[in-house]
Order: sequence, then structure tokens, then C-alpha cells
Amino acid sequence: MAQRITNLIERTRAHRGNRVRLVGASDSPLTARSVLLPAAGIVLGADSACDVQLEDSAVSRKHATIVPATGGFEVADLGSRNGTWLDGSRIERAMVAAGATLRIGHTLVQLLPAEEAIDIPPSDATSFGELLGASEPMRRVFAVLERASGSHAPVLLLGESGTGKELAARAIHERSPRRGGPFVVFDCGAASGTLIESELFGHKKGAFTGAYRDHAGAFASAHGGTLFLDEIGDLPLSLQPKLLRLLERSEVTPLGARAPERYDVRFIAATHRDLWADIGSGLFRGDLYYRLAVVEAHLPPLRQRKTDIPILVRALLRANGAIDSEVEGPKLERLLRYAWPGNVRELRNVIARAVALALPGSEFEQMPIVLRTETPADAEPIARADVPYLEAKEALLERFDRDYCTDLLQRAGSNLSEAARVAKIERKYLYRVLARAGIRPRPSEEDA
Ligand SMILES: Nc1ncnc2c1ncn2[C@@H]1O[C@H](COP(=O)(O)OP(=O)(O)OP(=O)(O)O)[C@@H](O)[C@H]1O
Repeated sequence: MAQRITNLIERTRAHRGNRVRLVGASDSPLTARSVLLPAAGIVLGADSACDVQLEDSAVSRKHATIVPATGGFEVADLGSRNGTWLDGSRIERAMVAAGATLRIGHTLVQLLPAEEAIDIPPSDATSFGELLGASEPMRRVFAVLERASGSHAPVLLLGESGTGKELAARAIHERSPRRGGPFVVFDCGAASGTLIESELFGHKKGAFTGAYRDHAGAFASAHGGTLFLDEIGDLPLSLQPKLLRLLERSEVTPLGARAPERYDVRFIAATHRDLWADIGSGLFRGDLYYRLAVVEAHLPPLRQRKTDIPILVRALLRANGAIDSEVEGPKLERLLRYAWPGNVRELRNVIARAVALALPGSEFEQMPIVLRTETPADAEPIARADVPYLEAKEALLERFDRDYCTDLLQRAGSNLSEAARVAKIERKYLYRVLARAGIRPRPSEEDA
């Protein structure tokens, strides 16, 4: 059973045993379903005598068996007509890693391991490196990060933008036995596929047009230290197998190199995306997820831990050179009522601006606080009468729909049922609003 350390255990509680998740491949409309895997394994096929019957014309009567084993799943093809496929290769019998996806006929079969999520009590600390917070959700995060810093295991940091994922990664490195080594940040969302490949894995002189000299790549540069893979959810699907091999073997073959090179690197990855939803829709590999998420920390959005706001404001006032003053009164009330879509980064900007605009020596209560959704007196008006009334109103409503839907889908991790719940509207109506706003949602895993 895979043991993972995390501060979010609800999902794993729901499914404790080994499972397979069956999804229709892109050319088949099959609804996703999950099946628990007994220790003896299962036979999949079109025949009604199989443990799992697949209504798929490309599946043989007795197609394949899947048996849970230590460290993965043993998969055997039973001489099927169309074969059992993994990563584009036909397999007869193989040990397959947890999280991997097989293709049988028009059906995708995800292999999901039994999990034991370890629920650790909140830490007593109210900070971890530069991360601050005394609320229970933050102290639960600190407990996970404290464990993570003592080990060599890969860490996955999840949370909305501005919740402190990069700060957490730096702090883990600083507290780990690798603190004397480099901390290398690599942003998987910042470049195109080929560029990412050479920047992350390195290249040899002459590997492609413009490769004038050898280039070490982020992995080699992090030797003896930590590689922080930011926005891992944006790593192109085509590069994910190469990263998986790197995680499994600690070796990489740079572009144009003849032999693999070995390095000693600890991995920390982060994303603001719902990776689980991306796995469901085939954008992210499940086996890579399980490799990266040995320790998984969910950084809560600021709106779920508003009791931390006074502590954060006080620290931010100090960092910006303001005099020490009580953080209370109507100004604090406003900060507590606000939803903080940009999380602590937004709070940091609001306080930095307040200090910059305030008279020297001002106390917090006298500072000008400007929040994004509040219109300051001197702000641009949202509409002008230089176009006809109906036209201006239409343009404003269009913009409203676009902004609202973009934010809504981000909050709901592109899950449309969740989005409809958050917006408190019918799903059908949500489809219409999205279409009007010209937004095409990604497929979600909501049927699983
Ligand atoms: N718990 C916290 N305590 C103190 N400061 C914080 C905390 N969380 C975030 N910050 C502040 O917010 C800024 C943004 O944090 P960070 O870059 O780590 O966020 P992130 O989650 O990695 O965002 P993104 O997903 O956009 O990269 C930090 O520079 C820091 O000033």
C-alpha cells in the first residue's frame, strides 16, 4: 500500500483499496467508472463471465488480467485481437507503475493504488521559513512541510496562485540536509516544448540548429541540491515520460547525448491547477503524479484562513518600514470581508501600496487601503457615454461574463458541476453563459 503524507485526506479516504478507473478513449463516449481491485486481481473483457465486462466492440471476450503487486500492477494480455497497450507499446505481460494508463480497445484503464494517507496533527509552530500563519489549516501545512524537510522524498505543493508554494519550496530546501547545495527554480509553463526539453534536461553542442555549445540544463545544475519544478501542471504531455524516467532513475540523457548522465537531485513540484482533474482528462500522467506526490501539501487560500490576516499585515507593515501599530478597527474589518482572489501576494501588494501612499509615521488605521473590487474615488469610470447606451451596456456585460467565467473555472479546477455549484446556477445555464463568453471548458473528470 502506498503511504503518502498530506494535509488533505478526504479524497484518499473515499477509496482505500487498489482500483481501476475506466474511461472512454477520445473516440469513445464511455462514462467513467471506478472498480475496486481484489487481491486476486480481475479479468477484463467483452464476455459477461469476466469480472469487469466492457461494452467495447474492440475488446476481446477475455482480454486481459490485472493483479495488484508490490510496487505496481501485474498486467497480462490474454491473447486479445487488438492488444493491451501502454505508452504506445503492445504488452504481453508487464509490471506497470501505479497511476499508469493502459489502453484496451477504445477503453482507457487507469491503475490506481491503494493508499494510506497519513493524517498528522497540526504543528505548534506559527511559521515555516518565511511562511507565516497561526490558523489550524496553516499549522497542518507546517506539520507536513516539517516532515518533508527531513526526508529526500519528492514533494508536491498544491494551491491557488499567491498562496506561498514557492516560499514553501525554498523553506523545505533551507531546512533540509541539502541546504548547502543549489536551489534551482524551473518554470514548466514559461517556454515551448522543445525549449523546455533542452532547458530542463540539457543539450549537447550540435543537438539542434543554434546549439553552439553544451548546455547543462536545470536538472544537472541542481546536482547536490533541490530542483523546484514550478507549474508542473503545464509540462507538455510529450515530456512527462522523460521526467518520469528521470525521477525513477536519477539519470537523464541530454538532447544529442549518447549516454545517460546521473545526478543527485531532490524534486519539489508545484501547481495551481487541479492535477487530479487533469489526470482524469488525460492531460497529466497518473504515474508521474504518484511519483511526485509522495509528500503532498495543499496550501489553503487566504479566504479560508482569515484569522491569519492580522499576523500577515503586521509582518508586511514591518517589512515595508512602517511604524509598529495595532492592526485592528474598520480597516482590518474591510480586509477580513474581502475575498482575496490573489491570496497573500495580493495582500502583500495592498499593504506595500498603503505604506507607500501613507504619510510618514502613519499608523495602520490611517493608511489608504485600496482593494481590487472597490472603486477608489479617482478610479476610471467603468462606462462612458461616447458610445450609444445599449452598445456600452452590452460591451460591459460581455466583459463581465468573460472575467467571471475565467475566474470561476479556475476556482473549480475546470470541473463544470463544481463551477455550477459555486456560481449557484444550473449546469445548462452555465454552458450557455460559457458559450456566450466564448470560453470552451476543458473536459473534466466529474463523472468519475
Ligand atoms: N504564508 C505566507 N506568509 C508570508 N508571506 C506569504 C505567505 N504566502 C505567500 N506569501 C507572500 O506571497 C508572495 C507570493 O508567494 P509565492 O510566490 O510563494 O506564491 P505561489 O503560490 O508560488 O504563487 P504562484 O502560483 O503564482 O507562483 C510571497 O513572495 C510572499 O511575499
